[in-house]
Amino acid sequence: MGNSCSNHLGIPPAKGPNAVGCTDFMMDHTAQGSFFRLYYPCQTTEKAQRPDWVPCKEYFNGLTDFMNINRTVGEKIFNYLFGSFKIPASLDAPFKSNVKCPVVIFSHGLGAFRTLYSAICAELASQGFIVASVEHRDQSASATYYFRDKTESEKANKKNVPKTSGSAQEDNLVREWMYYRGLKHGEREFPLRNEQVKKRADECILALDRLTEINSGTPVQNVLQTQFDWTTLENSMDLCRIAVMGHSFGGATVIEALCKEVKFKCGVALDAWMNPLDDEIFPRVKQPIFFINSEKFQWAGNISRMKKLDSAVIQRKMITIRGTVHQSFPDFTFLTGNWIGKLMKLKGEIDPELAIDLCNKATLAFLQRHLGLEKNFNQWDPLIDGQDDHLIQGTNVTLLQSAI
Ligand SMILES: CCN(CC)CCN(C[C@]12C[C@](c3ccc(C(F)(F)F)cc3)(C1)C2)C(=O)Cn1c(SCc2ccc(F)cc2)nc(=O)c2c1C=CC2
Repeated sequence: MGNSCSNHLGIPPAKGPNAVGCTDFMMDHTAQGSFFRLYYPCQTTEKAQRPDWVPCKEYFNGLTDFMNINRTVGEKIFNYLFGSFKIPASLDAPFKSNVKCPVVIFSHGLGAFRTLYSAICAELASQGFIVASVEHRDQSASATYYFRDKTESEKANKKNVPKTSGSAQEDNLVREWMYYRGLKHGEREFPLRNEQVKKRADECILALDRLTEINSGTPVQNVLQTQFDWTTLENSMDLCRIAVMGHSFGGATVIEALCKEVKFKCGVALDAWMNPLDDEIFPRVKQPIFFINSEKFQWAGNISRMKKLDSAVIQRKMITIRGTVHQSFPDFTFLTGNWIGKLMKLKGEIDPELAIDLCNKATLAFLQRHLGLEKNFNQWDPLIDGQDDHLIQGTNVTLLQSAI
């Protein structure tokens, strides 16, 4: 590698044997429907475009709201810093796998949205997984959109405009944006976050239901105008091998989703934020869980909640990646120079690509063990027990006696 300034900024390409395709899906068109970005093994095609990392400027608007910075200033900074990044995947490329693929449903963090974890999702797809990164409509995303039916007057005054290339459905539909909802002044956090984590789990389950329909060959109406042929996914998924994964608020969503849906055979929680969860669900979670934590984000109260899930009979594992911060998991960690990244807490001390590589390999080993995959991911089993110079088994956080 050259010196740091010659390092090309960008989301690192996936390392697995498969080329990665990426497309978007929404069904139905309402805020109660399922909306996710799909990453999957694809045919290698030269001509394929790379999908935009941030698909619309409204997402930057939402990010400025989330970060409490002025919209006009913030949108320009984000566009300048991040506006041109592409995802290391081929947009709408034809699906290709000669074996049924295990499935992962991914849940984003507070203030994030479906596209921000592509280094993790694309890596899993390159290793043979079909990954649906859901976009939550619980108002925890910086921004998200859905559609509503056009009113008669809207249809009327649209009549004299030549038909756009859009799909029939989208022409009678108007796009609506839903932005991040912060806590109101004096509002207690738990009731809101607990309601949101339940909706998030339901949206992960709905995404799984949509994938199940697609896998069975049921014709699905994707509201979005994409060039992807969903019939190619018929019989592509191994629906006995399904996991749920998520970052921070998405980590809490993993626990809630495991409790609600036994089709999720195991869960991987990245730097989980346990506050939204009601402890009474913990005894009801029966599946293996892998907690992969950053060194800087965790605190005694949060870790002690995770430890309440410890079990003598169900495998519950925890590792901490040395030198990582909370933002070491989303893609932002790859997209700025070192000093801006450290200043904005987007990077820790560890090289971001090494951190995500350790996270991905430990995840793959855990998924092989608990989904019963016949791959070679067991080569990374030692990482599950923190056996690496850059890993800590369990946590670096000193637990107060009272908190245990
Ligand atoms: C002041 C705002 N205040 C809101 C409650 C706290 C904001 N905050 C710390 C931040 C996110 C930060 C961030 C992002 C992105 C840039 C950018 F410049 F790169 F865009 C910079 C700086 C600002 C680091 C967090 O919320 C941390 N966090 C997150 S961050 C998930 C995320 C969000 C947006 C992204 F673009 C990427 C990733 N997900 C969670 O589920 C939870 C927490 C905390 C508890 C539960």
